[in-house]
Amino acid sequence: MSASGNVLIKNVLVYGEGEPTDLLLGDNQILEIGADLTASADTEVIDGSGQILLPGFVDLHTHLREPGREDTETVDTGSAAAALGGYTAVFAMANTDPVADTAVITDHVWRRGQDVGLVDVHPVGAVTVGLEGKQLAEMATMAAGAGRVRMFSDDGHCVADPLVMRRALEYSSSLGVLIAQHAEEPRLTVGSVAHEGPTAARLGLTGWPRAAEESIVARDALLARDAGARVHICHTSTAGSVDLVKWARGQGIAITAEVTPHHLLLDDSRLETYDAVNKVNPPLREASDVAALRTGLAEGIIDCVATDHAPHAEQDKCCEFSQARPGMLGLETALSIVVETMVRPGLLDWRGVARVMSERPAEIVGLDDQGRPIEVGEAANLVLVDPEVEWTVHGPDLASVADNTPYEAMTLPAKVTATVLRGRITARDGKVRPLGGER
Ligand SMILES: NC(=O)N[C@@H](CC(=O)O)C(=O)O
Ligand SMILES: [Zn+2]
Ligand SMILES: [Zn+2]
Repeated sequence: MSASGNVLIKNVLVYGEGEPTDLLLGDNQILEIGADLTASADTEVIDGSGQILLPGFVDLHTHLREPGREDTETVDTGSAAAALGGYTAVFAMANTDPVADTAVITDHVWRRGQDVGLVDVHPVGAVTVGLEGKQLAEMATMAAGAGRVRMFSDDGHCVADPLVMRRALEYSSSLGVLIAQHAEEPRLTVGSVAHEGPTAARLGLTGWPRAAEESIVARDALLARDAGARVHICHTSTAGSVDLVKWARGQGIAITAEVTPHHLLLDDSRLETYDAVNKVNPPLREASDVAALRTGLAEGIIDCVATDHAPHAEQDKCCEFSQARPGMLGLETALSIVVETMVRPGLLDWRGVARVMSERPAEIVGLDDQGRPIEVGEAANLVLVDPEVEWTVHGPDLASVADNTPYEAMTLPAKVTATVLRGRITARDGKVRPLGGER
């Protein structure tokens, strides 16, 4: 059989299952799936032998730093990192400068993403004006704008005042949008820089107790219950939070949760060197938390993986631990960390990777063309993965402006070899193809 299409992927294992097959992709859609498909002259052919095809990844938690800190990341460079990491949609957090608390900013971020054309950059709107936790932002105008904001978060800050959070949940539920909470009771983390436990005590670092996260997870579950609203927990980091999410779901509360790749791999033993590349919010916890997060993700208690990709300038990282900014890069390494922590130990198969990195996040925010089954007629948002290749991380080689990867010099499994957004190749063999031409 032959038909004209833009891209033909040959001999690929769809979801890593069954027999290798071919896929022909047209503008937007998957046109054909079957054996021995042939291409017309202008079709780009990708040899998918030994590779796995998954729906394009969706990141509910990215910091792109535009506007305001373009010295660390821009929509341009962050989109490149996303495409190279296998993402076809990312949600850019609102803690920019100025804060994304009006439609002027959220629409701008959306349009910038579309102009670059590497990944759909969905703006996250702030819950409160200036992320100050006092006055609700105009969520309705942001939701109605070109950026069609569907997720709101004060991430970087907790919506700590319970009355403000209650009103935000009520408002969000009437608008049909999602509130994502950075769960950190600020009164319990004054001056905190590291997980409260034996390591921080020995190193003389001020502790960030698990209860600061867990008390907000429990509180917000109850507030969501009473408001009849949905609530999403950002960067879940403790075993206790996993238990609380499980409990709340059992009560019929509409709560969802994400975990970051770094909380699936790293623990606070990394802090021994006082290298602030390991400083992140919430902090790296203990090995027992890491184990509980992995099990929680495998069992579906934690819905998805979100990167919390947080670029920072060298001067904000290469300084005294207590002074350094929290956060780490994550977009280009996420798949490899998920393979290392979940696939290799047998906790997830490739179907499971599709679920936690694409299908569930798309469902949580209600994207109807992402995280879809790989079938004829569906949007061609896809990622091709080589599961056998290993690669060594080197910060300056990553597409981000900033270099703050905690995985420097680590050799990791699996690599994205191609990413396809609506039938167009956005990344292939480590190079991106933005709309304005290759750079
Ligand atoms: N995760 C972090 O440590 N930092 C994030 C903010 C956040 O996600 O809370 C940042 O914006 O740098
Ligand atoms: Zn946060
Ligand atoms: Zn964040």
